Amino acid sequence: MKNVEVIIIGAGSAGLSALREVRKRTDSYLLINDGAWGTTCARVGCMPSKLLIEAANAFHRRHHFEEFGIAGGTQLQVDLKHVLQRVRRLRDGFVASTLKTTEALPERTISGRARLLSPNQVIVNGEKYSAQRIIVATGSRPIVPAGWRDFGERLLTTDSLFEQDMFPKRMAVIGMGPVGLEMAQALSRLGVRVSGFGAHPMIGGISDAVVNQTAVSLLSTEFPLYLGEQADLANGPQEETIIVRAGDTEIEVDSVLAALGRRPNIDDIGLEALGVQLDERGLPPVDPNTMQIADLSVFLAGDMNQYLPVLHEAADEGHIAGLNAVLNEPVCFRRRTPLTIVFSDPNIATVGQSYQALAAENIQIGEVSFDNQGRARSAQRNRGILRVYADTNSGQLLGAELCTPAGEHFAHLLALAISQSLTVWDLLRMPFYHPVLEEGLRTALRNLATKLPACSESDLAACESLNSEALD
Ligand SMILES: Cc1cc2nc3c(=O)[nH]c(=O)nc-3n(C[C@H](O)[C@H](O)[C@H](O)COP(=O)(O)OP(=O)(O)OC[C@H]3O[C@@H](n4cnc5c(N)ncnc54)[C@H](O)[C@@H]3O)c2cc1C
Ligand SMILES: NC(=O)c1ccc[n+]([C@@H]2O[C@H](COP(=O)([O-])OP(=O)(O)OC[C@H]3O[C@@H](n4cnc5c(N)ncnc54)[C@H](O)[C@@H]3O)[C@@H](O)[C@H]2O)c1
Repeated sequence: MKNVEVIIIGAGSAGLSALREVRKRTDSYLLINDGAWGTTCARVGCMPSKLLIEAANAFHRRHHFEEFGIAGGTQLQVDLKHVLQRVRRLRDGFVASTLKTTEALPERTISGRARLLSPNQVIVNGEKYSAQRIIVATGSRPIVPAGWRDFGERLLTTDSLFEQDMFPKRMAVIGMGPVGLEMAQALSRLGVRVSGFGAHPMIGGISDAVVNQTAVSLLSTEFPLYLGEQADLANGPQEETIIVRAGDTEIEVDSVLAALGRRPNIDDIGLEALGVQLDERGLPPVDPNTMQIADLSVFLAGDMNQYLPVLHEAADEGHIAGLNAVLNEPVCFRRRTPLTIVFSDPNIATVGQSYQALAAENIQIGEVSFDNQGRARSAQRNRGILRVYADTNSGQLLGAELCTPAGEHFAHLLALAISQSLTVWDLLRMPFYHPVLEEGLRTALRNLATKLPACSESDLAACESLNSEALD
C-alpha cells in the first residue's frame, strides 16, 4: 500500500486551494478526482453562467435604446448558436487555466472515484492508499428527482445547459434559487419563452419580504413566475413536450431546466468508516474554523459541507483544510463576513446577517428605493430596493439585503463596512461623490440614522438630505 502525508479527494476550487497550501510544505501528497477535471465553477458553474448572462444583458439593452434616442434597436437579432459557441470558447479557456496546476503533476494525481476505508485509508481504482491526513472536498451536484431523468434530453441541468447547440422556443425553469433565477432571466432575455417555478414564495436566497416583493415584481415583468407550489412534470400530449404542473398552473414546454438545488457528493464516499455520528443529511460534524471532522485527522472543505456554497468560501475552506493538514495542531481561522450575490438584473445580494437571522434582534432598518435615484434614472436603471440593518443601541451595521442596479458593488462596500464593525455614523462620515449610485446607499443610511440616537451637529455624518433627486 502506498503511503503519503496528505491525500486530497476532489480537484474542485476547494481541493485546488488545499493543494496550494499542502504543496508549499510537502512533496508527499496525492490528489484524486472523479470525473472531469477543471472545477465545477469553471466548467459548469460560475463562469459559463456569467458568460450567458453577459450575452443576454447585452441584447436586452436594446429595449432602452429608443428612450435614449437611438433608433433601430427592435431590429436587432440574437444568434443563439453563436452565443453558445462563445460561452463554450471562453469557458474552455477558464477550464484550461485551472488544469495547468494538475496537468503538471502527473505522478501525484489519480483519476477515479475515491472511498474512505478509515480515517487514514482511501481506496481508488481498486488500490489502497494510506495518509496521515485526508482532505475531502468532493463538492455537490444538481438535484434531479427520481423519474425526471426519464425525460431524457428534454430535462436539462446546469451540467448540460451550456453544451446545448440551440435553446428551444419554450422552457420552464424549476427552482428560483440563485441558479434558477440567473438562468431563467438570461434565457428569457435571449428570446426563449421562459416560465419560472419556485416552491417557496421567496426567490434568490432573499429572506426580507420587502426586498423579495420588489425582486418578484421586477423579474415577473420579464417572464411569468409561479411561486409557492412544488412543481412536477408529466409527458406532454406529443412525446416531445413536457407538462409542468404547480398547484392550479399547467404549462406545456419544450424542455425543462431543473434548478432544484445541489446535493453534496457524499454517496459511497465512506464517511461512515470515520466512526463519527453523521447527521440527517449524512454529514459528519465539521468545525467551520478549522474544517476538521471531530478530532480526526480528516478535513472537509467546499460545497460538500453546505456551509455557504459559494466559490470564495469553497476556496477559503480549502485553504484552511490544506494548511491544517500539514500542521501538528489545527489553526482556528476567523471566517469572512457572509456575502452572496445573484447576478440577476437588478442584482440580488445578502450581506452580513440576513434579515431572517436578525429577526429576533433589536435592530433598526434603513431603506431606499432606486425608482427615483438620480444617476440610476439617467442610465434607465432606476429599479430596485436596498435595506440595511443596524443594532438599535450602537448603530453598528449588521447586515443588508438588496435588489438594485450595481448590487454586486453595493454588496462589497457593505461587506467591507460590516467586516470593519462600522456604525451607520462611520459610514455617513465617508465621502459620497455626486452623482453616483452610492448616493442611494447614503439615502438608506440617512433613513436608518433617523431611527438611532442622534450624533453631534458638528459631525458631517449629521448632514441631511436636500430631498432632491438631482442633489442626492
Ligand atoms: C450554475 C452555477 C453557478 C454558480 N455561480 C456562482 C457564482 O456566480 N459565484 C459563486 O461564488 N459561486 C457560484 N456557484 C457555486 C460554486 O461553483 C461552488 O461553490 C464551487 O464550485 C464549489 O467548489 P468545490 O471545490 O466545493 O466543488 P467542485 O468544484 O464541484 O469540486 C469537487 C470535485 O470532486 C470530485 N469528486 C466527487 N466525488 C468524488 C469522489 N468520490 N472521489 C474523487 N473525486 C470526487 C468532483 O467530480 C469534482 O471534480 C455556482 C454554481 C453553479 C452550479
Ligand atoms: N451568484 C451566485 O453566487 C450563485 C449562483 C448560482 C449558484 N450559487 C450557489 O449554488 C447553490 C445552489 O443554488 P440553487 O439555486 O441550485 O439552489 P437553492 O437550493 O438555492 O434553490 C433551489 C430552489 O428550488 C426550489 N425547489 C426545489 N424543488 C422544487 C420543485 N419541485 N418545484 C419548484 N421549486 C422547487 C427550492 O424551494 C429552492 O428555492 C446556492 O446555494 C448558491 O450559493 C451561487
